[in-house]
Amino acid sequence: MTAQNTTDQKSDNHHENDNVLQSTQSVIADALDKLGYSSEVYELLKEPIRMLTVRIPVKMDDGSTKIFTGYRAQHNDAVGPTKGGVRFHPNVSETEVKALSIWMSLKAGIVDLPYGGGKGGIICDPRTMSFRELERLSRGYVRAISQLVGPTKDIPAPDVFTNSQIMAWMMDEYSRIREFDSPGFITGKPLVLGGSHGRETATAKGVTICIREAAAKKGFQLEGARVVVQGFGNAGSFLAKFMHDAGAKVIAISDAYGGLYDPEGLDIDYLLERRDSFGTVTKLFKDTITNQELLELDCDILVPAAIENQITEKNANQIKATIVVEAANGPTTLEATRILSERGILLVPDVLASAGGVTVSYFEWVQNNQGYYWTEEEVEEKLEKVMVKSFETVYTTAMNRKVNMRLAAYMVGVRKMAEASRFRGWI
Ligand SMILES: NC(=O)C1=CN([C@@H]2O[C@H](COP(=O)(O)OP(=O)(O)OC[C@H]3O[C@@H](n4cnc5c(N)ncnc54)[C@H](O)[C@@H]3O)[C@@H](O)[C@H]2O)C=CC1
Ligand SMILES: O=C(O)CCC(=O)C(=O)O
Repeated sequence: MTAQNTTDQKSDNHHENDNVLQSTQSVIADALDKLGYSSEVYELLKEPIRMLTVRIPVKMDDGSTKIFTGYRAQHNDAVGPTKGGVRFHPNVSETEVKALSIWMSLKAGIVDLPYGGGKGGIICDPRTMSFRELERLSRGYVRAISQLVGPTKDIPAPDVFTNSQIMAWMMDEYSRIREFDSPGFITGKPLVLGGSHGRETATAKGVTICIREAAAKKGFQLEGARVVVQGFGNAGSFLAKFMHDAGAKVIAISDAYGGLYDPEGLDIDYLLERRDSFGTVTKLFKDTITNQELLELDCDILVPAAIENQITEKNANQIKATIVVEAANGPTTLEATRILSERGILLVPDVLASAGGVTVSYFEWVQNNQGYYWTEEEVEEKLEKVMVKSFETVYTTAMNRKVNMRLAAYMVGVRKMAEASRFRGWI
């Protein structure tokens, strides 16, 4: 890639990331306004209260040293410690991490967890790094942020291109620094290190429950419904599997390299078996479609489960789904949200639909703190209750206040941190 191309791509990414932060801020302003809060509350909540940028030197396998840039944002800790994943991706930026931390606060408010929102990220492409380089990067990140995080301060978790192995290295590094075993420092760990049953599939389970509830509101069954899923990683691949198991027909899936489409339904079990740890599977096939073509396919349920800014004003009029359920964070721009709403498409927003992950992360942290572990059935039963109740609260708010589901979810999500900040005397 030429220097000019790199610069163009970076400025495009920055532009889009600026958009996600500004859009989030504008919906927060609307939500606070609808709830009757003053502009001081908006001033407090529009940005994270803490933002750390770190430079992480990593010895590469060829003997060279590479310096990576990482971030950790803590949005608001009035309710409790901050919580949220860590993303390893070439497009990570400060503004993206800020927006992601705000979304985590909203999720915690919607599913009523005793947390505020946090988020982290490192600018890197783990798909091009070796196992040991990734270990050194993960440990270096924890050393760099260790003063700011901890089981009662800020609890990381997995996100795009991070997984339970990376959580295990991070937990081990933190435990070494503190000189005692600290499983409650991070969630999404392997089961043998204090991970929770059901965390790996939690995000997809939560999305599945939202799809089921949204389909019921729209008056159709999952059985036989045509589903399109963008992204085949942790969120997208398990979601495809759960949809398939519920009798729906998953007609298309995709990853960063393209999509697979079969109007008769894809063999999801086969694709799950063949995907790699970064959610890549389409490279094994010749006959692929683009991600843009995939989003515009004729279907009943569309689930963006990859990255931000996928449904925009450019393609929102071409979306054919009856319901769009956001497993990814920030896949739909504000303008596209407005277009989909006007077209009568029911959009279940990210801060509600993808909150199953942080819910089971909370269960994991509770189990770590009490040293007593639950069965998979117990976790699933608790998650089901939380997601059904949260969906109903947001849906009812949307109906009663005559607003779309995104604004309704922000109204539900922002209230707890605004109230906690007020009781603490911050505003
Ligand atoms: N893992 C979790 O527990 C949670 C994840 N999320 C969100 O879900 C989304 C996916 O996360 P995970 O499944 O965990 O990540 P992952 O790393 O397991 O999978 C990411 C998937 O997205 C694809 N992808 C990456 N860049 C793409 C692009 N430019 N176009 C199309 N596809 C692309 C990858 O190929 C892969 O299939 C993210 O927005 C994440 O923030 C939300 C809540 C919880
Ligand atoms: O499991 C967690 O704590 C956070 C998950 C996350 O990063 C997200 O919901 O975007």
